[in-house]
Amino acid sequence: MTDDVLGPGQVPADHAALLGRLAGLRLLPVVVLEDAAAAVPLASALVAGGLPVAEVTFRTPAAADAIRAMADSGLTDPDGAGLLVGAGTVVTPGQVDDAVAAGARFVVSPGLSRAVVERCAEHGVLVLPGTATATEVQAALTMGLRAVKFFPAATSGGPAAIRALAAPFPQMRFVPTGGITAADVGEYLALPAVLAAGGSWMVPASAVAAGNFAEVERLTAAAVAATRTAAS
Ligand SMILES: O=C(O)C(=O)C[C@H](O)[C@H](O)COP(=O)(O)O
Repeated sequence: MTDDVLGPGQVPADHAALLGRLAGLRLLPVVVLEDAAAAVPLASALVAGGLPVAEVTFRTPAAADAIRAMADSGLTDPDGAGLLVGAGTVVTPGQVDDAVAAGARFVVSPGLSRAVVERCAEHGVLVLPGTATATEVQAALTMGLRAVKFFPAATSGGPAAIRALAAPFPQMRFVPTGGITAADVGEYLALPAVLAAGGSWMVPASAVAAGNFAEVERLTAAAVAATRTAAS
């Protein structure tokens, strides 16, 4: 008998490849869409700004349709790799089913739920559950996970908390999200334990509601530029 959902440290090869792609992108834009009609124009702006990836949150009823539209959009990065579309704010196994059926390649949760992690394992889809404490990171490790979201990052101690958690859990990689800005994302990305940083600052609700995708593209390009500055 084991508690592990995936087997101890068994990260499937396609998950490792996906995590590698996220690590290369460095940023995970968190998207809230009220209307699935905005999905493709928004994704096009992200791609044009240099981020061919989106986490579409199940905070709105439009989420599954928006994921489907993005997954079927044919959008690619400059190397021809398809837009990487995932689902966020997934809190129930039923939402995992809906997200996967719509074409989500990864699932993000605000917290750590065994039921959600198990359903993701059944579908073979990568899951990044939210953790903010040593107990939660340890539980995620026990479930066989090697990457988690760190949420809400800013109010849970920021980069210093991740540095402290990474010491006893060197196998774990973190995707901090929640309260991160263009001004401080570099501090997170400088940590070896940080795979990528998530956030919504490059997709402000006001710009999306106004259909101002040029603004999304501008903010996305600025966010990508900030990661390059952080790396140099
Ligand atoms: O856990 C989920 O699935 C969420 O939807 C939480 C979001 O990732 C954050 O709320 C984004 O944080 P901000 O960048 O501060 O807007």
